[in-house]
Amino acid sequence: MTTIHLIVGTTMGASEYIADALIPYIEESGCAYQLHNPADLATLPINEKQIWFVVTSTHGAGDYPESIQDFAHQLTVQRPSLKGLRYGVIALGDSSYDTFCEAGLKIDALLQDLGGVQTAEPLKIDIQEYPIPEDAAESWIPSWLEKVNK
Ligand SMILES: Cc1cc2nc3c(=O)[nH]c(=O)nc-3n(C[C@H](O)[C@H](O)[C@H](O)COP(=O)(O)O)c2cc1C
Repeated sequence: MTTIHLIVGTTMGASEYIADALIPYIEESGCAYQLHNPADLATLPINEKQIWFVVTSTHGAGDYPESIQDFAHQLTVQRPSLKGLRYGVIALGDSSYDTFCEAGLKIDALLQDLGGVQTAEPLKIDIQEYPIPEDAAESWIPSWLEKVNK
């Protein structure tokens, strides 16, 4: 069975709500899930039965939010080979910033650079457009799950 590892990057909790909202969809699709908040590279398996799914906001000026900073640092320093590992990204942000969704885009580029297989372009959710960002995630996730479960 495929396990989807929900890796949360949040400072104020919104990305965690999004990750929580995805869980019933994952369960219904027949996949297992594990929530990592905060994520630690040492506890994340890397093989073809796993999918890493990052849900992260952006803080500072295009920076990672608190709960994912250590994980991003571990990836950057340890540079594990993610060859064959599938991953997806939901990037939460506010389009009034020049650095809209930059943390999500940064981790997408990093996972790809380490050999990860991108399952879809990152879903960018703008809180200006979606005051309840889970709504955008819940509309998107069924087609993504269908694609990765094929
Ligand atoms: C101090 C601060 C800085 C922010 N910087 C950015 C940014 O650079 N780019 C962006 O897209 N959104 C930025 N945001 C918007 C957050 O990503 C947005 O509020 C998000 O919903 C927070 O999610 P969280 O509760 O999971 O941390 C910023 C928000 C705050 C409070």
